[in-house]
Amino acid sequence: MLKVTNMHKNYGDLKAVQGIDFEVRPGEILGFLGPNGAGKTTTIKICSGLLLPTEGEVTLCDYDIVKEPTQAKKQLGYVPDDPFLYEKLTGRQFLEFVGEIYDINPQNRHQKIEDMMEQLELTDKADELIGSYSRGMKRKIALMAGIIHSPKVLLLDEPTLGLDAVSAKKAKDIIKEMAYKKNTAVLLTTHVMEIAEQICDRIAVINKGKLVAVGTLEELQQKAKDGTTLEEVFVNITKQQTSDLG
Ligand SMILES: Nc1ncnc2c1ncn2[C@@H]1O[C@H](COP(=O)(O)OP(=O)(O)OP(=O)(O)O)[C@@H](O)[C@H]1O
Repeated sequence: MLKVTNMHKNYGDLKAVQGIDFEVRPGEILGFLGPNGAGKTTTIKICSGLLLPTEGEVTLCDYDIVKEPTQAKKQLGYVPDDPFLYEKLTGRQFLEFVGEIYDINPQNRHQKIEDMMEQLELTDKADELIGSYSRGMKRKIALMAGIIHSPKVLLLDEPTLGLDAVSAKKAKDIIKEMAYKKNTAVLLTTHVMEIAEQICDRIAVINKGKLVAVGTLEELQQKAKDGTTLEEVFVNITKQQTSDLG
């Protein structure tokens, strides 16, 4: 599971994340919602070990991401919003390479790649260079690379960005499978309210670097007092906090 305690991140004078605490339990999908610049990507990058926090602690299955990065990263799958992929490799070669890094035995690796390619409808393009892929196809490869080793903690930054409706549905199914069949703790950021409503067990709302609400959709509806759709709840909660801050 993923545990974040009193996380702060400053970029120079800018306090991008200001003391946030949350947990994602095994088998749970937590959606991270917030306006542009709220601190979502910063938080997810700190959880992945790509950025150091200014203060606070992140543990993945009880391994501290700063003090025990090797152990912590073994538990982790991370799909950034701007994934780095080797464009001179084919999709299949890239996934074989990632699978080898995670020490997955060749038989299982080949099968897993076949299955994922089939599920995300990329089998026809598996042996073409990643450099020739569309943006959506690249994102599918990044998602496959993030889950190939069945991580215990999965971090997804805008997982359906650039995917067509059918592919987005398949990506959501894969994310649900990871949580509900493999017991993975999933943290995802999204701007798409439907995704939060459809697949997240709990939702955390972040605004100006602070967590302003965490709970199920029903709990957030009560907190917002007004509004029934998640979009209305989100607007009300962030508006309330903005006026509280002055
Ligand atoms: N490398 C950086 N250097 C300086 N400031 C940064 C850096 N990265 C992010 N920021 C600032 O930190 C704040 C939080 O940014 P972050 O990318 O975490 O927000 P976000 O919630 O992911 O936004 P979006 O929804 O627009 O992707 C913003 O004000 C942003 O300008």
